[in-house]
Amino acid sequence: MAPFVDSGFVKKLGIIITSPALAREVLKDKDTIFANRDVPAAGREFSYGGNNILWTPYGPKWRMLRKVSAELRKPGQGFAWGQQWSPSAGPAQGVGSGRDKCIQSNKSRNSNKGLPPGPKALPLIGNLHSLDVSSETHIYFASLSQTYGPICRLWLGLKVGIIITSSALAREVLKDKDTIFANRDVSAAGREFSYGVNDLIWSPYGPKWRMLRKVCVRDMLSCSNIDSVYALRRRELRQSINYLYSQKSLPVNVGEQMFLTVLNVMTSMLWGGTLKGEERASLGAEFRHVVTEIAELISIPNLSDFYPGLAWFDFQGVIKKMKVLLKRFDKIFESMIDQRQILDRNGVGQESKDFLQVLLKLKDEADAKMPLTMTEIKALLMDLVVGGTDTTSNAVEFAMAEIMNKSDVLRKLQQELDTVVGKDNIVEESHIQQLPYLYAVMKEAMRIHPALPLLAPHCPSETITIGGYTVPKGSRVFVNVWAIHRDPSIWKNPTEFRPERFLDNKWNYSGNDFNYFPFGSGRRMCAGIAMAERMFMYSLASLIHSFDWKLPEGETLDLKEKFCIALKKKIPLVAIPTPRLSNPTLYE
Ligand code: HEM
Repeated sequence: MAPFVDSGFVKKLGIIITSPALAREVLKDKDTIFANRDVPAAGREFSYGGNNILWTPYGPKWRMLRKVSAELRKPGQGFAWGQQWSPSAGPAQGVGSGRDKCIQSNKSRNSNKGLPPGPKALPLIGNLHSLDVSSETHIYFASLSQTYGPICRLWLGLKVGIIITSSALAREVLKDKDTIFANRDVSAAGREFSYGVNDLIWSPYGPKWRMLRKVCVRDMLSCSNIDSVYALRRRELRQSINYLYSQKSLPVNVGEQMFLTVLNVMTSMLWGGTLKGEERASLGAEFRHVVTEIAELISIPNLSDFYPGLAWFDFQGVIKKMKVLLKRFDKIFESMIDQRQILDRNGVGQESKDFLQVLLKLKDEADAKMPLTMTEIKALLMDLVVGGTDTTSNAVEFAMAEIMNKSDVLRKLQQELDTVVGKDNIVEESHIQQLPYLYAVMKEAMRIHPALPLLAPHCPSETITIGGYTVPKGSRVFVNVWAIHRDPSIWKNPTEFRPERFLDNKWNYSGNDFNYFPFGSGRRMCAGIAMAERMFMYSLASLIHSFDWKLPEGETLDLKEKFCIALKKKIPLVAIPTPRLSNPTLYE
């Protein structure tokens, strides 16, 4: 047979190679030219439109997919094809040459042995395809637990994801085996956010985390420190009430206003800075936008996290976008630190300490074994400004929406406030202790809409058994507190907003009760609880006491949630405030 045959198709030229010399020319010498596929219609269909390795044209996407496959073949990666996919369904071993050499699979390595049950995993991507960004992850995870039980697994590319959805197993993870699970699975976005894992939220459990936690909880956010800056909270909240009064009878974005208030409180506590007037509206809105984008980048499934060998490529551009956003904050932090250092050098502002001053002092005094560095100070500022604002303001927005949806709850709250505070007075933080119904409303709002529905991702430092199943070292553990808070075996009418269920003080969020733990539990529990509850109660009390609230004409209330690391309202709450106090001076 002639080595080179033109098969003479009418529309497409077919070339058949039948000699070792020409095979070498095609597959080696001119490999880059011949590394494309002629994709048949069936192949296009088979490959979800040319999206698998076999049919993707030679180029960046193919290179990415190829790298993914190479990762899968690394010893110890243990990707579970599971029962759903047998190695024999893939290309035959050892066949082929050049760039499209066959991918080997190893049955013994690729097994689900001992892992919790979970849905079908596809080759290469595992279950990543099911994390559809259009569905809400916490709700999807809850539906998985109904099929597979209180502990189930997902394959996130090469990473095992473990979902915990019962209070008994949450206790096992967050209490009984807390030291093992007190680590974080640090995402690429989290690494960027935390100045290279130099903050509190993302630091692994160990001496540095302990030092940062102490600085945060004891030196900055202790009850006495927070009480000592009440005047700042009051000033900012009164400014917000005054602004809402100026908008009376006009629709206002409640979440945005709460965000501005919490941001101002936080920044004035941190470095005395506060936004005013036009700057308050424009810069505040921009800040909210930046914080929201950062939270979204941390929340989206990122290929770099699930195929570590690919992290460098940053295919989704998460790190690139994150860098741009973080630069904005970094500039502010640097400028605040510079200004504070100049003031300190000149001996100005010694009498009223802000938290930045506390941090800089700690840095100067820190013991040599575990010094507090400037990078760690900036990373802590990032935790507080970004982590503390969105969570608190979203929580208040949800509470407002639920209250507006239940006129009897609004009425009872206003009655309580009118009795304790009076209509000729303004709410002070000291009133909060005497408002049990308000306290119940806050708890119920955080039950139905916990700010971090899956907590922050935990990660075991060693392979361990939970609920009779293997949880491998390094897996990403999601504790679905949202689903536990709606478990009908624990809560009567779980989807109903009914603050009365909290009136007998049966439930608290100290982290000891695994039926109700909106702030988490154990070592990695929220570091800002004291601050969060004061801000939440004080803001909500002031909003409800100062105004009646109604929706703009023709609008209906929507309580749907949008998944993000901090849960938010899918549709922002826009409502009209009508002043209800006796005297306009009470709004100054
Ligand atoms: C309604 C408001 C808030 C809620 C519901 C909330 C809830 C949580 C939750 C569930 C966690 C993760 C626990 C875990 O992974 O097991 C967390 C962590 C954290 N929170 Fe909050 N939080 C709120 C407000 C705040 C505020 C105002 C601050 C600071 C001023 C703050 C600072 C932190 C920090 C630093 C961590 C990380 C702690 C660590 O990893 O050691 N939070 N929070």
